Amino acid sequence: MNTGDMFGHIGSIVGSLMFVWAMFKQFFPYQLINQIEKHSQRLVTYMYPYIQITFNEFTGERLMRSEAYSAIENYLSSKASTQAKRLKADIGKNNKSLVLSMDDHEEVADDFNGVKLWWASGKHISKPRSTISFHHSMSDERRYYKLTFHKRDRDVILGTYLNYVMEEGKAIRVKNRQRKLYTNSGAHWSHVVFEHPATFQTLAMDPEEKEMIIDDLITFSKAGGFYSRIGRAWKRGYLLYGPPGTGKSTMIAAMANLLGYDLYDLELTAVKENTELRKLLIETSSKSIIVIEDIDCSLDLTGQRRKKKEKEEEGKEKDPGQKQQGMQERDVKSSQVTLSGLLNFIDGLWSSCGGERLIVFTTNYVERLDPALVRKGRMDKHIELSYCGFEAFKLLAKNYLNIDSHHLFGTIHELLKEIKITPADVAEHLMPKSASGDVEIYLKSLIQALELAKEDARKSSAWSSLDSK
Ligand SMILES: Nc1ncnc2c1ncn2[C@@H]1O[C@H](COP(=O)(O)OP(=O)(O)OP(=O)(O)O)[C@@H](O)[C@H]1O
Ligand SMILES: [Mg+2]
Repeated sequence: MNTGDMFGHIGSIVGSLMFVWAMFKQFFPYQLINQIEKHSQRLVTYMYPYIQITFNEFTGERLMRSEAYSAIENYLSSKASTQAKRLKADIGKNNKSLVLSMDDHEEVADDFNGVKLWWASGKHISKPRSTISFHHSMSDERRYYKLTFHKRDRDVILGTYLNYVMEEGKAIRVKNRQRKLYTNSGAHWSHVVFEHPATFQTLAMDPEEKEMIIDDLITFSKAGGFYSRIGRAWKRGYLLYGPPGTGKSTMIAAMANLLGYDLYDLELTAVKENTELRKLLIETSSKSIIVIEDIDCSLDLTGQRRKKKEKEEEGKEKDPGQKQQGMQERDVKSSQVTLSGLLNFIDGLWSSCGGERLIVFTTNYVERLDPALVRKGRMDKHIELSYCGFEAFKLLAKNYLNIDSHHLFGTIHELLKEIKITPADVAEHLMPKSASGDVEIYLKSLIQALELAKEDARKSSAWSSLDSK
């Protein structure tokens, strides 16, 4: 038997003894248990070459569930499901899958770069502090995980292993958690469960650019160490611009799904002043995307919010976009958020609390934005979402009709070179309209729409050349 095995056996025997003790101790008075545990602990420490670390479920006055405990619970869930004999099962926070964890007084072994160690779960039952209610006395159980390893491995365990467990555990929690979509009314966030199905796989755009964006996002999400080393807040700004219906909002949902982040949809026009904006920001959590849609409509881009009167006097010069006009009228009534307030929000002192946050602006009119707002360092990446090209069409056809090719694809390819149509419009034509829908009917309806648009374009250019004569 090698030394590792021998230590392993000692560990298992001690683990089993601890288990038996844990089973029996509930039959003894708790004062006696405390005395026995105190003395046996001294004896074990003297004879036993192992180190033990206990991670309690609650820290402080039982107010806070320990983050370390939850991370370990997540980390151990996969090991527990293969090793432990008694498991606890619960519905995960995403409400979809079962999450397994080891039951009380179970033990699982782990191996880290050849170092063997053991995790045991247990609970202390202390005398109820109050006899007011049955419920209260039930809640006086204190669960913990105990990690046991040989003292020669102390450096590895304390130096690397525990960090690794924390990171892995947190990553599993992010993957399993139920994500939220927050919206603000005034200075308060309220949320619903975020369940948008969009993914980058279903987003129709240039494949190379898509890959670049995915890479950028994943690199960002893993770059916490880098950002702290170079002394920058762990945040990144994206500006998504392009005509309506080209997939800006869809891309934001896909980003949240890719990274497992929460979404904060910030309605800037509902925020009265800069202090409210700061308050909202402080309340956002890390691993989140803060979104301001139609940023050009939310803020006066000269940097000074125009007073209602001035605007009325400015007169009759109407904005081309209805969205723009409606929003401006609304925001002038209620909001005094300034451009500098927003800039502060993005990269001022406040934006460094929390970390790991993306800030995304969308606009239909990129040229209207103040350069200060979108300069690199604030909006690090500018992404144009544009009209539907042939590659994007092929992806939509695959998603909506489940086809990779068709004899009508050639005609569509040619038409898409000349006609600007948004992915949203293409998608509308490909949407199934009956259970037995024929693919050809949908493609023909798209071709018809494209030809109509071509005809319109031809007529209007003929008119404009007549006008100029
Ligand atoms: N690139 C795309 N890939 C897949 N579907 C798309 C794409 N663009 C648009 N769509 C479809 O069209 C609908 C509208 O798209 P979306 O809301 O993302 O557009 P938008 O660019 O945010 O428009 P707006 O500027 O008006 O906010 C979506 O529900 C989606 O199904
Ligand atoms: Mg949108």
